[in-house]
Amino acid sequence: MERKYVLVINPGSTSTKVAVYEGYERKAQENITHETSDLEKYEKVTDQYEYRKEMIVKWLIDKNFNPSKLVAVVGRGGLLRPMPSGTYKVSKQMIDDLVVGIQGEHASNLGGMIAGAIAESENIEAYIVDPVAVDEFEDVARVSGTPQIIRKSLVHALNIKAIAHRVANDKNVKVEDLNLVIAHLGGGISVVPLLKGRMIDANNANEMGPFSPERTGSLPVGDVAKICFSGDYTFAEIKKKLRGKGGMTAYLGTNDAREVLKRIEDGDENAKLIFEAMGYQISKEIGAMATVLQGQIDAIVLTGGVAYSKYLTDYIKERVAFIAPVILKPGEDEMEALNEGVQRVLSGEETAKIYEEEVVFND
Ligand SMILES: Nc1ncnc2c1ncn2[C@@H]1O[C@H](COP(=O)(O)OP(=O)(O)O)[C@@H](O)[C@H]1O
Ligand SMILES: CCCC(=O)OP(=O)(O)O
Repeated sequence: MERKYVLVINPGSTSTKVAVYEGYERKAQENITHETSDLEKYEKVTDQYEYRKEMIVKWLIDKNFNPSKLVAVVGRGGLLRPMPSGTYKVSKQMIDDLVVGIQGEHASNLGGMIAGAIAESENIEAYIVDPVAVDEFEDVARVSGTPQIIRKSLVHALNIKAIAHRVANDKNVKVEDLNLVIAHLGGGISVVPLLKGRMIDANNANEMGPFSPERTGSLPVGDVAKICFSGDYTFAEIKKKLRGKGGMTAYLGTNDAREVLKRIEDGDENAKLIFEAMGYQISKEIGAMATVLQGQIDAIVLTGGVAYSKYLTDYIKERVAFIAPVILKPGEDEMEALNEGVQRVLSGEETAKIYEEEVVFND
């Protein structure tokens, strides 16, 4: 039987996106949503491994894709050790690091784990592409302000790199010919200066930068310390306040920007204030990242689900258009980007990287 399909797996905090590609053509895609009550049963994100894997295999069979026709499986890679960009073979060491969450817990850690398991049962290769842990920081960006804390490159690398390539293609140049500031505006927000294609800084969507639909971003540190020591919250509760229940969700009770836009249309002044405050903070972060590129910027690019909102993109444009032209690339191209990374390897255009050869082990 001819092996021709690539299975693409992208686990998010509330859903798992799956797709099957034949070459560059998408044959099927689904966003399998998970009930909060189902996910809450698991203490750690990686404990959801069997549950999500079974749903993916069932989806594949329901869609009449025989797993024996798969040529490769690719998953969104997670918080691995700091690593160069590229397509990587899933390896034992990589899986060990994903299971322990070497740089933290995140749904994308499940991507490599599940891809590895499905590929192993079919005796084919599994890959990850441009994981969250891609690190192209310049050293100056790592300094936080206290020696105990190092600023980390944890970023929406997959979509940001893919969007940079799309912008370069549109302009008929290579990414290496461009300096861009790209803002990924999703459930979490990454604002990234790309110097000739390299992501030399980033806010870390889980901990710093603008608040987002469900995360607080940067907060006044003194007040955070007081809340932490108030005795009112456990560590787990504080983490939830910062990520998941923070940002727009904390103020308005929803992480759905469309719902907030509807409320604004209906005259809700508080919804307007909070949504505009998010735009205000995004604009400020873009301004900060513009200084990283010393003002030499070909374009500012707004991408991610919230970039569908003209209300928000107009608000941001008014504040940052003096820096460089603003390009809109709403939505995200992660499934496409994962498949493209694997196709480049399958066609021999690129060689898959080996995790153990690219990362530093100091433990
Ligand atoms: N057409 C739209 N207009 C405004 N906001 C949108 C639109 N479509 C999606 N969104 C918002 O985008 C956010 C999710 O972005 P997305 O990039 O899909 O998220 P994630 O980073 O979690 O994958 C949600 O707040 C959602 O309400
Ligand atoms: C830290 C960047 C990666 C990230 O936050 O991804 P999601 O928004 O998909 O959770």
